[in-house]
Amino acid sequence: MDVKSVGVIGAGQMGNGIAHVFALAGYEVLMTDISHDALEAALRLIDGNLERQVSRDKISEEERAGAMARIRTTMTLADLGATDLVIEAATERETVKTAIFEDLVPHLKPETILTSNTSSISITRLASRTDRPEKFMGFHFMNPVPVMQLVELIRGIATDEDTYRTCVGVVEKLGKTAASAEDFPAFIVNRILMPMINEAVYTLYEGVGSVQSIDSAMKLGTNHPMGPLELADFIGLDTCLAIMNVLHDGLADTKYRPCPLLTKYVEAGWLGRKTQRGFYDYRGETPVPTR
Ligand SMILES: CC(=O)CC(=O)SCCNC(=O)CCNC(=O)[C@H](O)C(C)(C)COP(=O)(O)OP(=O)(O)OC[C@H]1O[C@@H](n2cnc3c(N)ncnc32)[C@H](O)[C@@H]1OP(=O)(O)O
Ligand SMILES: NC(=O)C1=CN([C@@H]2O[C@H](COP(=O)(O)OP(=O)(O)OC[C@H]3O[C@@H](n4cnc5c(N)ncnc54)[C@H](OP(=O)(O)O)[C@@H]3O)[C@@H](O)[C@H]2O)C=CC1
Repeated sequence: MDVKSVGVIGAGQMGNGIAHVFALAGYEVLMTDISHDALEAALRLIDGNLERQVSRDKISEEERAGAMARIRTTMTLADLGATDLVIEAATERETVKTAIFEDLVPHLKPETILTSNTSSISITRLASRTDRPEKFMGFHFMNPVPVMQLVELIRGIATDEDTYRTCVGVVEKLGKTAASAEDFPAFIVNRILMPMINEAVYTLYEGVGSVQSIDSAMKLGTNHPMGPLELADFIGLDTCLAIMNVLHDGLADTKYRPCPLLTKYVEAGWLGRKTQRGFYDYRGETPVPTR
């Protein structure tokens, strides 16, 4: 199938990055969210990020303007029915995602490929709630989307070869690299990354180190670009907790139990950068550790 237009559901940090890279690669993009403010904020962010790419000579001014002109927004989910490929990037909660698919499916063209950017949830189970499990895939971008090279592609039990091949072609057109993962909880990247982040929170919880010492140790000691707590704030602590719960429930192994301190931060609404407070407080000039 020749994909020309893309629907993006959810205009949060992933949705805006996904719209950005598709528009830059020449696709027509239609983005939706339940919040009008989120859509407006996403357009402003995309514009700013494209501007930054222009200022660093990564793209030309014409490419920036062309990409912005290819992004449209709508508050009506059904409008995405006419697109060739849909990427769902709403909140990491299965009930949210299945409700979206149930509302969207009656409006889709029969040939439309339906995908989810989920970080952890079973693709097979999500697909089974749609009318097209054979045309359903996991299309998992990394954050920040315009910068990170990888897209993890996950086939559900019923995904057909055509759908997979089409998605591989789309990833290539985006200038990114695909890695295929089998459909097991949290796939490859988060199966490995999230237990490390969770362990960093346990290290903090048990008083082995402070926020600063844990992050410095991992940045300077293992050359990670961000410390694990800084990265958790960057991803979103709600998303990190949701992924740990999927690993814990799906693999039924206590080694995946989420740290109670992670749960406490999420219960406080301290979700990281997106709420301006997590393991660091971002409300001032420079981030200040909260522990
Ligand atoms: C949870 C999941 O399901 C899966 C995941 O996503 S897991 C998370 C995966 N992501 C990571 O691990 C990110 C780890 N962090 C990093 O790699 C780096 O800290 C970072 C790339 C985010 C920032 O790097 P940095 O050197 O500190 O910052 P900075 O110099 O501002 O940015 C580096 C480059 O990225 C660009 N950039 C950063 N954010 C950008 C954005 N949102 N849009 C466009 N460009 C951006 C900058 O313009 C800069 O470009 P140049 O190299 O051309 O100058
Ligand atoms: N953060 C990360 O590093 C990564 C996240 N992901 C995955 O991407 C997805 C999105 O994550 P992320 O962007 O970080 O989350 P955010 O919280 O930043 O954004 C989610 C967006 O979805 C919106 N939303 C919620 N319900 C609906 C709905 N029914 N219809 C349309 N939009 C809705 C939210 O609106 P509101 O705020 O009003 O609720 C919000 O704007 C998740 O599945 C996550 O696991 C994948 C890779 C990396």
